[in-house]
Order: sequence, then structure tokens, then C-alpha cells
Amino acid sequence: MRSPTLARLQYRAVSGLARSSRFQSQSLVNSRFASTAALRTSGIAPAYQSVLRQWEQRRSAGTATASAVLEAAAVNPDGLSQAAIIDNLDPAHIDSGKTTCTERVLFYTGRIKAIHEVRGRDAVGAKMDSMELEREKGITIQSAATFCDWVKKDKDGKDQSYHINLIDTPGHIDFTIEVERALRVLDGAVMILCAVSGVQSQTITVDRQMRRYNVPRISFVNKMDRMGANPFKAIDQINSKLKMPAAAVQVPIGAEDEFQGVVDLIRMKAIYNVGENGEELKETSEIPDKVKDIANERRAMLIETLADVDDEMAEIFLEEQEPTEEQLRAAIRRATISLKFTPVFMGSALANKSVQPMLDGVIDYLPNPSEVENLALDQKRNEASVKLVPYNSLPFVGLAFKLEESNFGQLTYIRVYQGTLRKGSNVFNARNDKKVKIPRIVRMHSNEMEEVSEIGAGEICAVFGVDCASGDTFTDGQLGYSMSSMFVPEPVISLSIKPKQTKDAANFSKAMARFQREDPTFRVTYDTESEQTIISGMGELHLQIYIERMRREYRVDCETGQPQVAYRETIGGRVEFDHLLKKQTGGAGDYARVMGWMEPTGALEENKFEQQVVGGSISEKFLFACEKGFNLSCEKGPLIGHKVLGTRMVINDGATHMTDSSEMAFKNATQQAFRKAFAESQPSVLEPLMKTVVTAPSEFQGDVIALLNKRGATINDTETGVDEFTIYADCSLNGMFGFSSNLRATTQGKGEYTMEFSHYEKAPAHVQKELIAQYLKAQAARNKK
Ligand SMILES: Nc1nc2c(ncn2[C@@H]2O[C@H](COP(=O)(O)OP(=O)(O)OP(=O)(O)O)[C@@H](O)[C@H]2O)c(=O)[nH]1
Repeated sequence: MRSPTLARLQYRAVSGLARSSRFQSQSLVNSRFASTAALRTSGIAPAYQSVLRQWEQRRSAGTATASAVLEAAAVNPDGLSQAAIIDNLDPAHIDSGKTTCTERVLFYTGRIKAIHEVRGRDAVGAKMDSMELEREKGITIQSAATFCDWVKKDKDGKDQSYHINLIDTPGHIDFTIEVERALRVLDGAVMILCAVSGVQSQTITVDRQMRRYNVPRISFVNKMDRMGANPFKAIDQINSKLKMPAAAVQVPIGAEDEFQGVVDLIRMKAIYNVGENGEELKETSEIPDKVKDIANERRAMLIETLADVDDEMAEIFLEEQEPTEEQLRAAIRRATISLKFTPVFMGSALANKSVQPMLDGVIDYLPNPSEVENLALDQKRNEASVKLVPYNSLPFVGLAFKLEESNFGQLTYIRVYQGTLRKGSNVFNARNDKKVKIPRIVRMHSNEMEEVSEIGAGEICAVFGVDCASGDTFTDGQLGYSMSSMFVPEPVISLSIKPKQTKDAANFSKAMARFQREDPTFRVTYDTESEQTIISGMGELHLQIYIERMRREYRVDCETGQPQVAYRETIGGRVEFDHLLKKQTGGAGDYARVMGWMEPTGALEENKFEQQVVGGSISEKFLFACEKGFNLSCEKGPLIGHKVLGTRMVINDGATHMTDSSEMAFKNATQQAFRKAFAESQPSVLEPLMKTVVTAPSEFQGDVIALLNKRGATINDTETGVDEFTIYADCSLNGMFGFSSNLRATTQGKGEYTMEFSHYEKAPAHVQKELIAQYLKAQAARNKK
């Protein structure tokens, strides 16, 4: 019998401070070494050579510490500037262990034969981090898909095999699109938190993303072996910070280096891992005395929390009955799937402890595809919200959620929502109704592929040779269904870039085209004024990774300009206009008159164009040209040439000339009217405000606050832990350039930070003045040429 396809899971982002255990500081040293080695071979860091040599001497003498490179760099100013470059490429290794957990899942389900660690001593690297750069840096850059089967006993004690599609995603905020698209197609997620750091800023971001796509989740508090591990603090934070009712379904037996296993609160059994890699589970009803009380207390809390979110459990609770194992499981499943609750598991992936019970939790509490409501728009019948049914025999509907270039051509990842996708069949792209043949279908196992002839509903696969954009819906042609795509955030940072050598231009263009196709948050534009290619993305690390990939994968060394902030411009207040464009230069002239007003839309969001012309003083055709003029003006604002936001233009009257009016004249007149009215309105430059979270050992608190104040940050909150503190601040992106090297220098390399775009805010007057002056100067220089 074919096993039921069950629960997709996704591992999520959370971070922890890599400093308290010996193991972690060792990892930091190794990762820095990897970075420096990469730079050395690239030959761009001659001054850094001496720093490297010093460090290598200290390493071989066994005296290297986590901050050795920075210490060495500090005595060599040239070295320090190179260290700053490395900082950008060497992100905080503060993650919760998604890839490490995935490695165990793959091992325990028999998908891989041996466990390899993220930045482990064997230098092999974890299965899901297949890119060279990922293995070197120890971070996940691209999400990777795989699948496995997990055998679990059913309630009659019979083995049941469940099929799981799994996507391991990056945690770093710069690669957020990878999380976005994974969550768009997954039916359930495992939210992994660090037992020391608990809920962090990335957790909050991913929580928002999970809510956007209604993805139910179970939680796993990892790193129970770390000093300061406290799963109950993490649970409190899920409740308070994420406002998601959460309760432990396990309690730990011991913690930190005495972490031994867990007590399952549903069956009240102690579970230990045995065997070299923890592959076997030993279960016993003998719960150690020291955890009996906490186990009883937490079981009561579990029942109480469930009673708050589930009617059936509320009834049992009010009648003061003890729920059965079945009743408890059913209530957790109902509450989890209806997004009202998250059960919390705990363990240590690195120590091979308690990962299997979390996998059981995936089966027990996350939905299978038939339990998730997936909707589409029926374009043929103009019906919104038609339900997709995950039956293989129904007509095919699938969503392309990720594009990737492989050695064998373009790979398109597809989630099949309904029907079956067959090799050799034709499918139709709902966006353009184009017919596409499916020549090959593969199932991905990280970077390996397994050829299959068909793939059924609920599955994830990849196909070759299909020309499409990410987010396109495919159907069998009978159905006119289209599914909503994923949310794509706007880039906040840009750089000018060009290949160092002109001979590399072709490869450079090839790489740019590919990266853009694969990653919708990576944009490439050409600025005709400065004659520069500009790349834009989600952060410094995001862009640096692409520059590095260009060097490694396309052998193109690039020169880049200073990172530029994606400023915006907005109107100051309401201004009326009556603008006439009239030119008579022999032959046919130009004539267009536009009247109306411009004003703020009220929110710093999309711009709006409206026409309220009555009596036909401007024809439809010319009004269309006016709208075009408005959109062009919004693309390049009058103040500093950046995009315009939150601006509305209303045209309510005007005049047309019998022979001299044209679309061009109306477009130009609107642009001129826009420019004049915008300038009169006391417009503002807007700058991106970043939510910034800094964590460092307590002794550096004063220095870090001073550092943030110097950069004009607004500190919103400070949390003090056992031996570390966390500061939550709002900072302008402009004020944060180079912060990572400053922070590391201030905290002896022990401080970590994350930064995420929050919203646009008016730039201070002096910044605006400076930016306008720079813009005018650049324009004058160009005009001179
Ligand atoms: N002490 C301890 N360290 C762990 C554990 N799990 C993972 N780590 C370490 O934490 C670091 C980050 O682990 P990863 O698995 O790469 O974390 P991630 O969440 O996948 O990271 P990104 O993909 O970059 O977001 C690595 O050095 C791991 O060895 C654990 O259970 N205990």
C-alpha cells in the first residue's frame, strides 16, 4: 500500500550567541580561517597576509582565540580594513541549528549514511548546505529540498511509513525570500529555537511569514546542551513575544552538559538516545525523581493551555477529568492545525538527543495535504477561492516556487497541489497560457536528483527545461486556475558594480541574468545617467554573497562602489497645479494643459493616479498618457532621483488643441506639472529604518550602547540575561554601514547583531540637505561632460 503523503516541514531561523561553550568559540575560529583563506587565494588582500600569518602562527601554537583575527588586524590598520570586508562575508554564526537538525532527520530516516557537521572537522559539511560557500561559511544561503520516509507505530502498534518533503531554509534575514517561498508551499513547519537565546528577531520575522501563509508549526528548542539552556524561557517568549499559545510536550532530563534526554508528557515516559549517533531510543516509565515534579507541573500546564484554545479539551478540563493519551494528541493536533497553538519539543541535534520524538511530532501534529485548504482563482469562471483537492486522479495544478540553474539546465521547483505531473506531458502556464512540455522530472535530495516518471498531489519535485517565472501556476490546460504567488520584499540596499576586466563582460551579464531569475529580491538595473550597473538586495551580506559567487562560479572579479541606501522621496502637502505645455516651432506644435492637485496618500505606500475629468476636456487616450507621465515621474523623484512613495496626483481638468496635442505632449506636461507641484510641497527624503538587535556579553553593554548612540540609533528595549544582554533598537540603514566590524572590535569579536528593514521614515534635515547637494553636484558634473 502506498504510504500517505504527510506533512511538509520547514526549519526556521533563530539565532543564539556563539560564545559560551568551548565548542562554539572553536567553530568561530574555524569559520574565520575559512574566510581568510578564501580572500588569500583571491589575491585581493596583500596587506592582510601579515595578519593571516600571525593568526596561523598562533593557531599552530594553539594560542588562537575566537577573536584572534581581529586582534591581529587591530595592530595592522590595512589589515583591519580587510577584516571589515571579511566581516561582511562572515556573518554571525548565531543560528539555532536548522541544518544540523535536518542532518539528523536525514540520518535517522536512512536518507544519508553518515552525519556530517556544519563546519565539522571532516570538512565535508552538512548534506543540505551543498554550495561551496555555504560549507565554508557554515551558513545556509539557499533553501534546499529533500524528502524522506519516517516509520512510526500507529495506535495499534503497527509500523506506518510516512513520506515527508522537507525544505531547509537559511536563517539570515538577507536571504528571507528563501523562507518566504518555502512557507508559500509547505503545509507545516518546525520552528527551531536556540535554548539559550529563545525567540530572537529572526524568529519574529519568520513568525510573521508563517502567519502570512497560515502555516501551522510545532516548535523545537534545540541546543539543550549549551550553557544557559532554558527551554521554559523560550516557551514563555513564544507566548509573550509571538503571542502564540505554546506549551511543552516534553521536559528535559538534565541540561547543559548534563542533558540526558526528555520526558514525554503525553505518555509520561522518559526517552533516552543510545548508540553512537543516538539512533536508538530507550523508553522507560521510570521518570528520574528530580524531574517528576516539573513533569507533572508542565503536563498540567499543557492541558490548561489546550483547554484555552480547544473546546473539547476545555470540557474535559472543566469536568476535572484526566484526558487520555488519545484525547491529548487529538487536541494538540486540532489546535496546531487551526493555528491556535504550538507544541514545544526539545533536544540537542548536535548531541544526537531527542530529534526522533520531534519527527514523531511532525506526523502527529502537522497536517497532511488533505487537511490544508489550498485555494486558487478560477480565471475561466471568474470564481475566487476554488479549493484544490490533493487527489492524483484530478486535473493537474502546480505552483513553480523556485528557479535554479543546474549543470543540466534550468531547474524549476514545483509543488503539486492537485492531480499528477507526468514526464513527457504538456502543461499550461496560467500567466500567459503558454504550453510547455515536461521533458524530465526529478526529486531533489539537496543537490542530488532522482529521476521519476510522475509525481502526485502533495509532492514537491523539480522539472527541467521549463521557461517560467517563480510564482507561476501550471495546469493541465482544462482548468483556468491560478494560485497566488509569494510576497517579495523590496530591496533596501544597492551597489554599483562592474567586472574588473572587460573580457569578462559576457560572463558578468550571464551571472547577473541568472541571479536575477533565481532570486526576486536581487535586482539589476542600469543607470543611464551614471552609466553604471546597479545591483540591489536585502543587505550587505546578500550582495556580497553574489559578488563572491560571481568570482567562484563565473570567474569574474568585480569592482564595486560604496553601498547605497534605497532612499525614497515623498510629497510634503497638497498643491494645486495648472500647467500648460505649449510649443510652436514651425510645423506641428506641442500642446497640453493639465489641471488638478497633488497630495500625500496618507501612508508611505504606493503612489496613486486618478482622473476626475468631466466634460471631455482631455480624452481617454491622453489621460492614459498623463498616467504614464506620472508613473515615470515616480520612478525617479525630483529631489535626489530616487523612487517616489505615498504621492497622489489627481487631474480634473485641462485643455486639448485640435492639431497640436499628442500623447507625448500630455505625458511631458504631466511630468512637468509633477516636478513643479512636488517641489512646491516641501517634499522629504525618506530613509529605510532598520530593526536592529544586538547581543553581546554583559561587560560590553556600555560600549555597545555608546556605539549605537554614535550611529543615531533609538534604543527601544534592553534585555539582560545571565551573562549577556540584548538591545533592540531602530537605526537608519545609512547609519549602520560598517557596524559589524565596529561591533566586533568593541566586543572582542563576541557581539552579534541582526538587522531587518522595518519602514521608511523622513531623513533628518541635514541628511536631506546633504543628499540633495550630492545629487545636484553629480548632475552638474554629468551635464559638463
Ligand atoms: N551546542 C550545540 N550546538 C549546535 C546544536 N545544533 C547546532 N549547533 C551548532 O550551531 C551552529 C549553527 O548550526 P546550523 O545547523 O548551521 O544552524 P542553522 O540554523 O541551519 O543556520 P543557518 O542555516 O545559517 O540559518 C553550528 O556551529 C552547529 O554545530 C546543538 O544542539 N548544540
